[in-house]
Amino acid sequence: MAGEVDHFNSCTFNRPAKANSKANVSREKDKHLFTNTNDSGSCIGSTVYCRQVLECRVCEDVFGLQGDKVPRLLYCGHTVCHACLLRLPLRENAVQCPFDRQPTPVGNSGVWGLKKNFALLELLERLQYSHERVTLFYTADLLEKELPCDENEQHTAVLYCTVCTSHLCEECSELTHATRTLARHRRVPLSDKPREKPKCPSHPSHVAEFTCLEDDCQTLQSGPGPIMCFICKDYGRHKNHKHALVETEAENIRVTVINAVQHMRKFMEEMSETAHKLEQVIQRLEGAGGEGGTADIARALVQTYFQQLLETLQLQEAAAMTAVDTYIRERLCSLRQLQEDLATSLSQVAGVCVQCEQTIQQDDTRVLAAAREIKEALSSIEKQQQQYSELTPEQLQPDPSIPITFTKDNRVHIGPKIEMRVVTLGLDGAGKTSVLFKLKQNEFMTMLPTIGFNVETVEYKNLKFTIWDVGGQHKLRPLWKHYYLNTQAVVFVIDSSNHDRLAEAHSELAKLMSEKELKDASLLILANKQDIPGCATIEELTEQFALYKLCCGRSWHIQACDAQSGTGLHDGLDWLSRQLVAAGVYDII
Ligand SMILES: Nc1nc2c(ncn2[C@@H]2O[C@H](COP(=O)(O)OP(=O)(O)OP(=O)(O)O)[C@@H](O)[C@H]2O)c(=O)[nH]1
Ligand SMILES: [Mg+2]
Repeated sequence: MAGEVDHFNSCTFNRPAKANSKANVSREKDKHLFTNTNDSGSCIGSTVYCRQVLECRVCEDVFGLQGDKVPRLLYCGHTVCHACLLRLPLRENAVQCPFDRQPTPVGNSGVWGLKKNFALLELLERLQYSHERVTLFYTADLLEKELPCDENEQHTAVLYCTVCTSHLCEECSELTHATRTLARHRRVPLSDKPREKPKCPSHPSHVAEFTCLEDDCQTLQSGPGPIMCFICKDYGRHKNHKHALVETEAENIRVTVINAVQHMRKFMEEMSETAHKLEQVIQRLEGAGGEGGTADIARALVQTYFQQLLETLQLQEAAAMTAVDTYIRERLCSLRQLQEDLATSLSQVAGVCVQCEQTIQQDDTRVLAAAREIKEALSSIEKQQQQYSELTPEQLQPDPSIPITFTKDNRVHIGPKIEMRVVTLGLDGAGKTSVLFKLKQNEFMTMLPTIGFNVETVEYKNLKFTIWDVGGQHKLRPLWKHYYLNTQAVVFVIDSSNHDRLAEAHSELAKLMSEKELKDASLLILANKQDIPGCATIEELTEQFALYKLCCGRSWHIQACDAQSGTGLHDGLDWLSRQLVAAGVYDII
């Protein structure tokens, strides 16, 4: 222990004094050689900075915790840095102390084998640790506000001396580093001040060089946390844990954060741009500077549309009312006529009855004389009876109800049967005529190709279809357009079994869809000949004909059918009737 005390006494402490006196001391000496006094506490407590350094007395360089400047102990008790020991000449396998020439034997490993001065190393570590705590305090403070110069509190620090670890203004920096040795000190702008290395929470005298990558240690909220020194890493609580260098890990996080910030900036720009656009759109919607916005335009459009709709509806209402009035007038007229006829007949028959009864009361001569007259009267009654028997059931038992149906185009239909004009089109041989005759007569016959057209009325439920069946041969197709006028529905027949001609059928249907006269007509596609094996299904036809696209905006339906058995044909007519009659107005019986 005596040796250690000697050793301490033999060492010099390079320690700047309090800030206010530091400049003076610096000016007096190149090196501040003090014995270790007990004023280090006051250095920490005040804003004055106190750096204590232990130096090798041979080279006057500060001892280091490792490497060339590590302090090594000689047998005589003196301490010399590793680098200086290497320069000492070896005599009989021993080095001589540069201070008292006492020999210290070295083994095969040379000066590397000499013991380090651990007491000195520990002291060095403690001093550094306490200094770093002060520096950290300043660093945190620095972020918040301007830092005063360590030499003169009235000045603002702008530089940092990496050797003295002091904060200085330009003026004090020059003054305190005026000598040749001090002038070599590296001074950097405060913003470039090196970052402090964190200390190990378990071994505060060691730098926490590593961080633990184990999940359990990473998420640890309390306790020492994931950072550690080499002791924790190799022997302590993080032994065998995955780890990384704190510096590298922190740099990675910095890069991630920088990227995130850049990303956020871009995101903010995008959001601001969108917000700006929103503002512009709002202005255009609401209108600005006396000009109406799109909202007003939309309102005006709605108003105009419904105005026109109302006018159209009024016209349609008037037309429907005229149709009803005409029907009622004609009905009343015919009922009254019938009423009159009946009254006339009734009075005639009554007159003849009276005449007959009177005649049979008279004597024989008068009866014989009236016979001819009576015969004529009876024959006229017979004629009237004949006419009466010819009256229809509706005339004999008239129904006061007026059956009204509204079509989807707001026309009124009065009477038990609704009429619909339909045209069937499609390629030659598709089965149009076969479909028509199956519907009309429930017969399937081998048909000749249609040259020109067939027209038939088909009654189904309360509907009366007038069906125009037009020849589908190529040369006849230009004539189709003559059948479009007033057509309420197009029935397009496809031979589903003839795959080779589906493309041709598609092309003809596409042409029909572009016809202006058919734009309001409903479209029923009959996928005919479904009885033939291998025929295309309605799903395949829907896809191949791209029907959703082709028939967009109109009422259309594809129905699988075969004219031979009639399957699917009535389903098609049901769909057609639903297209004609306004929903919910009249139930189809
Ligand atoms: N197996 C089968 N054959 C059918 C079917 N429908 C029609 N055919 C037959 O297909 C052929 C052509 O039928 P049509 O009714 O004349 O064809 P179309 O469309 O009127 O032909 P064009 O008058 O030339 O335009 C006839 O031999 C029919 O018997 C069906 O559903 N199944
Ligand atoms: Mg035909």
